[in-house]
Amino acid sequence: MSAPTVIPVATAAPYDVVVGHGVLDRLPGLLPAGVQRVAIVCPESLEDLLEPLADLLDGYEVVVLQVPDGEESKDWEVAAACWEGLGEEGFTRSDAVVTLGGGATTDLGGFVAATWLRGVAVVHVPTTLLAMVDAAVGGKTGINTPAGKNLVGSFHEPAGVLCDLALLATLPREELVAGLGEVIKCGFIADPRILELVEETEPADLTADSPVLRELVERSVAVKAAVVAGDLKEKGGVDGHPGREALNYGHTLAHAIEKATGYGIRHGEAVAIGCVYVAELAARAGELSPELVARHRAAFGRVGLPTSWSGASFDDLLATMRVDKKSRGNQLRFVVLEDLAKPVVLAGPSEEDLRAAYAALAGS
Ligand SMILES: NC(=O)c1ccc[n+]([C@@H]2O[C@H](COP(=O)([O-])OP(=O)(O)OC[C@H]3O[C@@H](n4cnc5c(N)ncnc54)[C@H](O)[C@@H]3O)[C@@H](O)[C@H]2O)c1
Ligand SMILES: O=C(O)C(=O)C[C@@H](O)[C@H](O)[C@H](O)COP(=O)(O)O
Ligand SMILES: [Zn+2]
Repeated sequence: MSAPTVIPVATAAPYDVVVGHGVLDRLPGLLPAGVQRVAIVCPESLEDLLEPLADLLDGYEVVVLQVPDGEESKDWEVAAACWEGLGEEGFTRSDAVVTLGGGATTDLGGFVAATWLRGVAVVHVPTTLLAMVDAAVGGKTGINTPAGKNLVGSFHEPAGVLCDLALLATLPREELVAGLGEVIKCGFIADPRILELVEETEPADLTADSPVLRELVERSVAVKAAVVAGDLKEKGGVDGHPGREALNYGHTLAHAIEKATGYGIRHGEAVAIGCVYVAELAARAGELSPELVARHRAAFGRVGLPTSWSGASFDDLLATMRVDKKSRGNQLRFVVLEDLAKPVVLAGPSEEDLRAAYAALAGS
């Protein structure tokens, strides 16, 4: 296997994202100097991955904080149970959290690390494609509330991220496909080569050991690293670029769909639907060409992601979208494309355009 790729994230507190096969033994090297105790946040369902990881932490006192699987873990009561566990172990500021799991686990574990003692170090070991290319990188952490997705959280950057592609060997196909939703999103907002790779490759060939999958991971992480290095806290970009909000492409509707379904849809699937929706919106409220709208449907559809949806009333979805973090007062704001890899913010689109785009989404 080839050597690991190291992608630096050049924020004020820089760190590395290490991508490769069989790279788990790099974990101790990513922990800050002086750490004595490590709390591994991990769902019970990934127990088989836990033992080999804990074995690598010889010389540290290791505590395991077991959490529920998936979205169920992004809950304040689960965070409170983790705080309780850290308290019982007397965790100090020289100790660290390691997350082992998908994006739900890195979001929750990152939030626990961000809030315990107002912030202790965290290293993410993502085990899904989605978490490798997106959730583990960039420092957004959070939990859900009854009002919606990720409404409580903070920016807390990791000390390092370890993407061992070998871990994807056990990932169910639907989960890998869901991760491709965020990969393809990166293609549309910033790196069209990603789209070409997806369009050129037989989807079934995108497996854990595929060199193309590795290139897709590296390119997506590079997109995210560049965006967050320029605008970590989503204050806005320069020259009309939305800054970090660009990474939220497709997410305004996606999060509303997730809430409407009681999180019965995978995040990456909802993102695919949300991206088709904003493409339809940009075709009406902006100038996105019909060809680019069609390319959205083709790219997401090619890998098996949904490109149409009509599972809730638009009024319900609209109410949820109003509390999206990009909203300002009563004004909804969406990230749309004015062209390939040219994201812009569309502020206050008309309700007529919003509804027409939803009708187009249902009809496709
Ligand atoms: N913070 C961010 O910037 C950011 C970015 C994107 C997504 N997210 C969040 O990430 C979450 C989605 O992450 P996800 O798609 O990884 O879902 P997930 O964490 O729910 O994991 C999906 C499923 O895969 C299983 N799984 C994980 N790794 C496995 C492995 N190696 N083998 C077998 N099964 C495995 C899990 O147990 C789970 O059942 C959402 O909550 C989303 O909001 C956050
Ligand atoms: O990192 C970001 O910024 C993103 O928007 C990446 C998204 O893929 C991710 O789902 C994120 O959690 C959404 O953030 P939110 O601020 O809308 O909760
Ligand atoms: Zn996302």
